[in-house]
Amino acid sequence: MLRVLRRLSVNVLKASSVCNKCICCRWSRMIIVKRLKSQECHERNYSFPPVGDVKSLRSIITPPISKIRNIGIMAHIDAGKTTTTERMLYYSGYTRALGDVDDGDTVTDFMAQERERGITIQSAAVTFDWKGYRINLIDTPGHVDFTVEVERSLRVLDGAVAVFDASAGVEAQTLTVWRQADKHHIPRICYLNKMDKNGASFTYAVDSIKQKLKTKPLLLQLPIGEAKAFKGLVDVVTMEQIIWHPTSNLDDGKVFEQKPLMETTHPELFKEVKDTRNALIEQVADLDDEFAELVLGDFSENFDLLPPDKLQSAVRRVTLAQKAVPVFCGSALKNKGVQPLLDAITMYLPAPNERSYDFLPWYKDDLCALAFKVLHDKQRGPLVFIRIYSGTVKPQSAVYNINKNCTERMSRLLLPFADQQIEIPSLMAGNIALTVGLKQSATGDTIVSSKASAVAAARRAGREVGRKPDSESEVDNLVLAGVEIPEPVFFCTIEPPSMAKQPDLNNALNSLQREDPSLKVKIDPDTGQTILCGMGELHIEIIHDRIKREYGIETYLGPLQIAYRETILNSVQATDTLDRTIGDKRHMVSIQLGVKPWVGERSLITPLIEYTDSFIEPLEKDIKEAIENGINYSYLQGPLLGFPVQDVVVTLYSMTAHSETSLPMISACVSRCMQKALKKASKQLLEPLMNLEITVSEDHLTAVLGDLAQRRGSIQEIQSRQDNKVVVAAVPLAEMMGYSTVLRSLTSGSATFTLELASYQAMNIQEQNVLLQKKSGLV
Ligand SMILES: Nc1nc2c(ncn2[C@@H]2O[C@H](COP(=O)(O)OP(=O)(O)OP(=O)(O)O)[C@@H](O)[C@H]2O)c(=O)[nH]1
Repeated sequence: MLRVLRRLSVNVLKASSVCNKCICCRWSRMIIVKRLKSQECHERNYSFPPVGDVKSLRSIITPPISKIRNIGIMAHIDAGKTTTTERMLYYSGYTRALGDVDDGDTVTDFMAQERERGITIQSAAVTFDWKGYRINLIDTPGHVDFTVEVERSLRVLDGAVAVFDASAGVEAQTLTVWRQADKHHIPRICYLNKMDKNGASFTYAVDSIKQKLKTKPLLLQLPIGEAKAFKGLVDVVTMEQIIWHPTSNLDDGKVFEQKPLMETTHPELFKEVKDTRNALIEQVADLDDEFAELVLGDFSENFDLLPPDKLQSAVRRVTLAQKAVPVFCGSALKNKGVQPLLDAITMYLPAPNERSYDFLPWYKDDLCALAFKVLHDKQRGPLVFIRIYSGTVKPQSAVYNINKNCTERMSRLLLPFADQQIEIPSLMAGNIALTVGLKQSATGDTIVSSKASAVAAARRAGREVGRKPDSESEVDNLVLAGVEIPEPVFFCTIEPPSMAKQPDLNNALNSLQREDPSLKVKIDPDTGQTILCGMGELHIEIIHDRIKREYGIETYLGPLQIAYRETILNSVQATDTLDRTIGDKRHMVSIQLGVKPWVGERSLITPLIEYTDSFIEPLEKDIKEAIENGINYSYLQGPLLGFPVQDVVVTLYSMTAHSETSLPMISACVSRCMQKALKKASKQLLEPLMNLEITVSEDHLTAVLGDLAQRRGSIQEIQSRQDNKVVVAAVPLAEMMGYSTVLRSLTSGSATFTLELASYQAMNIQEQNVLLQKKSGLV
């Protein structure tokens, strides 16, 4: 019973975050407390130090670069990423027992909140070996509030396994992570998990991959049975069947039977596999000329004679070229299909040296690495994860951070195994490492061996594009593309229990912000209160919880509020003059500028700044910077409610300044003039519009649709997914506060939903007025 309740509480929490007040959520919390107690006895089971027949982390092999795989596991929430990772560690010999998400004892979900809630919150890196290959794997979260974790992992990975719930196919967040992988040009393979689940359908899942992800699935396996009847799979390339027989009480899936599929014993399955193989060969031949030539030349009469390794090599080429994605299946929970998936990772996903990076030749064999994640360790200070692209990293060495323009000392070098690490003497290109001692480096920073090596690389880069080999300023061009951080949509005030605790809270928030770039902290200029800005209700709740557990500070959160934006609807001009004498210096500056709405497809988060022809002489760099700082500063706080401004073009008509005027005075005058112009214009509030996807049974559909209509929701599509309906809608975020509770009561807890920012849309005038009055305390 407790197990059922536990699972229920996990599902409730996974659907979205939980409000502070309602009874249902308090009920969930009570269950969690029980659950925590029951977990106190749980031991970590990752092998450190070695126990019995379990491999030691120190025995990790160091193969040549061609046998390294840096991969990520990505999917919609709950598809089974952590369970699959857990099985991989077990089968590769690094854990003694199979961890279970529902029991809160998996290796990669090691944070207390992850274990309690049964969800992944932060990406975790583990390294293990499989048949002579070293696999550096990152398990990423599926919840949309932690999407930046996926983004920064994908930035440094060479390949990815997309995991699907075979009964649900492509779900909302799968689309998001798929697009992220597209952006980073990551070759991937698909794993249809949960083949044992009621409603699991291989054909349905493959169709949804084809239709929703607009990609070409290559069927390299077929399941033997589905749902309760699922017992194994057939390798379409080799025509072998792989069956997991329940062998002992353990039934851990380590032992399986692999033998050729015989037409005599399985005539129907044999025919289906043969047809699938023939279709696969044709499909791959269409995508790969070398393979087409081979097939047409030697095997056109009989595809059966085509050697499996030739087909595998061709599949590998089309996967690396991202022309198609191989599809595999299994059930991680029921211990079926994970070993063939590991084989597929080594066989079809690229080695680091098979990815092309245009910056690599600039460094020759010098160090070039990207910092992609920071963890704060109370004893050791910041731990910085780096991906090494070229050269070798050694502890006790100085490195140069190009973004921060500083040299830092790396005291120790570690290999990450979820929350454990082992010290290593060096690590070469193509790997992922954890460093101790880098105090300035943050997510997205480029790390090289020295300033001199950065200058040398800049010269090589300059020569390549025909620029004159130049000075150190060229070094800026070497900064690797960082990690895109989405803008937060929620915010709330946070207060310490007493003023004396404010410095501790500030320190905690500084450390948390270094770890999590999607968390923004600012000070309200009017009230002086600290404001937390996050990606969603769950994100803010987790941060609140971490401050308490990890830093021992009990804080109070104000009500959650929506992060609106502001824009203007017409063009206006403004002038301003600042004339001040400070000491014996006269600071005098006059500005004339105009603002107008931006009309373009993509939103302008930063202002587009234009200079008219009156600026005949190019402005000095520092004066230009001072002007732009002033404009950017006023862009942060709009004239209506102080929310950031977007979609505005700024035109500078003139600027005159006394020779003694300081740069901050120029910025201050520009900023004041901008504020005047924005105030003068007709103003518009923009609100976050969310993509909402609800999976609900037919019985509860009407109730859910009726409720959505009252939330200003517009239904875009109602799809059928096995026995359920999937409602796709767009709804203003303001209408979605506490939605998990409402949906739970409408559907007796049977529906789930995901919410993701779509865009900012203009509020209609009545709603804008109501909001303005509410904020000014008039209603
Ligand atoms: N029936 C079935 N359930 C599975 C399977 N794999 C995982 N599950 C269950 O699905 C739930 C989610 O599993 P996780 O491994 O946490 O999924 P996840 O994708 O890592 O979840 P997030 O990281 O929180 O997005 C758990 O209850 C698992 O026990 C499977 O193969 N079959």
